[in-house]
Amino acid sequence: MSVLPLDAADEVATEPVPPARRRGLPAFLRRPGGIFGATWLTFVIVASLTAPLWRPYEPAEQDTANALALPSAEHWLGTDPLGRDLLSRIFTAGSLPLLSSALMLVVAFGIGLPLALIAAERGRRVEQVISRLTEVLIALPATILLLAVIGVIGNRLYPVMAILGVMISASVYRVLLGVAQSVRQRLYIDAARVNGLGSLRVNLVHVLPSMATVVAVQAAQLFGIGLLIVAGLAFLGFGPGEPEPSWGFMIQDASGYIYTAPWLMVPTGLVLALTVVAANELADAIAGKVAVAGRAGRRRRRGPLRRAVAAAAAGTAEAPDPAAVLQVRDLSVSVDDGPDLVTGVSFALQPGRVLGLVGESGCGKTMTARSLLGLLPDGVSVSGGSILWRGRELVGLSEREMSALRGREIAMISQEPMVALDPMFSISSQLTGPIRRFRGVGRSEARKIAAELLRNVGIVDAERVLKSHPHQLSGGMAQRVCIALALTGEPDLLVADEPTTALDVTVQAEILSLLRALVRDTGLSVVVVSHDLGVVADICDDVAVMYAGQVVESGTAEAVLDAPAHPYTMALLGANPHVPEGEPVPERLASIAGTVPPPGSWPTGCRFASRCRFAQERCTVPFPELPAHGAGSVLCIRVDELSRDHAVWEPEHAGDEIATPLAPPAPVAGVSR
Ligand SMILES: Nc1ncnc2c1ncn2[C@@H]1O[C@H](COP(=O)(O)OP(=O)(O)OP(=O)(O)O)[C@@H](O)[C@H]1O
Repeated sequence: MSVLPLDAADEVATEPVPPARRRGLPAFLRRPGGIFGATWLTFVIVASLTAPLWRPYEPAEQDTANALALPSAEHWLGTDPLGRDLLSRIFTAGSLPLLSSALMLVVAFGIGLPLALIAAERGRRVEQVISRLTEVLIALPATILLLAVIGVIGNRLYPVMAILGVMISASVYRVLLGVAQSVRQRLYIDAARVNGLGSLRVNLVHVLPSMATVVAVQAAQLFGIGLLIVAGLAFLGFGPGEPEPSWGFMIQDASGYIYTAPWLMVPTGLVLALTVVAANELADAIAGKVAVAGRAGRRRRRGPLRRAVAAAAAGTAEAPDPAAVLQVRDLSVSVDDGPDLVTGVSFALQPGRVLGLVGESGCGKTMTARSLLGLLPDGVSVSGGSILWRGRELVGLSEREMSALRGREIAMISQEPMVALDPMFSISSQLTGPIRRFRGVGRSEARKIAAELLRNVGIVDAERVLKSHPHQLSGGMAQRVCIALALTGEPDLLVADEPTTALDVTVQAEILSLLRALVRDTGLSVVVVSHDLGVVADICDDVAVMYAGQVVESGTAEAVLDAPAHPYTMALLGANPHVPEGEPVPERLASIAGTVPPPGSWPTGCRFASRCRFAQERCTVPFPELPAHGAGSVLCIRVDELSRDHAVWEPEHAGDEIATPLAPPAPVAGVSR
């Protein structure tokens, strides 16, 4: 396998390590609110739980001669109407609200978090059932229910707070469901599934850590609310009975002396207020950390840069072939209970060849590619047709059977390498995990293989990269790591979804050469999704051009790009701003008026007719299956005429309607868009 040198643009990024990754204190503990929140909460928790060990007086010990005293050396925070020491009573009372609020959190997250993970993973139907159940909980009047529970079980705050936890779990579920769903859409979750991780481990290793911050923010806020509820209940008389101290009762007691001994309200009120504020400050500091990390992430992302080379390479026929390693026949992908996203897609891939799926955005390339891996989004599924992988039908396989294939036989690289790698883990751990799983080797052997794989994808300082985290890599380097990751299971088919779109132009060329070298040296077969004809011309042997969920033209890259037969392919090539080296630069580029019709509003007949300069009335009615055109297939009823007349999709001229070698097209009637 060849080793490609690194370009300067592809070095390990030298940008400063984001605060979240610096060694030492977590980022939220470097914010004033975070420092205050964490310090006060730690103090009040430790002081309350250890109060029996250090309190100067017993909480019930009375000194009536010293009632309602102000702070003094004897009683640091003063005394209550019975001369009891406020300091001892406040911190003795602290353990009940703190522990019962903690219990409420454990119950709320113990129920809400697993439910959110299950709903996010299992798809729409399960999610709808769970969501409806939680809506019932949310609809219950919590205060009335709590008072009813107290009426039944008495002033037992721990069970009462546990029941409150059950009710709050519904709100916890709703917040965490959104987070879990968005985390599950990240590419590194797909990558983990492709790398053979089971559902539990995907959740534990990748989804949960990514939700940790939101969980922490929510927990800190709910903790403050829990404290207020416990204090409120005690204020109303639903707390521990006298002489046991409680914050709520002490505040209620103090309110009777607000004019005669106002100080009595201050210590308890202040401790309660500071504890609630501290919990909220801590939540804000953690949330602030998330916002900063999000902004940093957006800054690091690179905008898509286009590059085009020109046509063409040698190739073979695309038509279904028993020798094909992958045969897709009449594939349809649909939204469950909704429109088709892809219909009647057929193509074949020979071993050791590269097939490009090309077309404008929204044509169904990604849905087609993802169906090869069984990685369609929730609510979208294969609704018809066949995907034969080495003679084995993939359509209809269970998730378990597909996950046994993913990574080992079919792997994937995606367009956003930075998003495809889990930011929480080093490159070493992201590579050695799948290597150990796929190849059954030990830790040190896996590390050697990981370094070897990195070298194979052109990374010369493999040891340094292994120790890095994703944010320390440049885009090109991250994409090389993703390719190495895809190779951990020694797959035979690589599905590459826009592998160079997020990279800058020099790095795009390097990644394309790397893919070409891998195909040449390993015999890997590749399906590349791209809207960039340059990429397709650069590395593909075969091409399938997609429009509005269909393959409109397929064949060898040479045939399709050099002599396009479908008007849409002609238009794509005419609109391509790049010309092959040595060829004249056109004065004007062609354009394609309008946009791709969305799924659900595809016209009858030819789906491209409403945008096609060559469309006629007969293009807008359903037409029979078309015979093969040359070595490939072309979904155009006029293909023979256009080919005979050497039709070209030419640039418009100012003032002209449309310049074509054919007569102006007949009006396209009845085409709904
Ligand atoms: N989860 C989804 N639910 C419903 N429709 C979807 C979903 N994902 C994609 N689609 C729709 O399916 C169609 C095909 O999408 P797809 O992503 O395959 O297009 P594409 O050709 O790969 O475009 P792009 O290059 O922008 O990714 C689009 O109209 C898109 O809006």
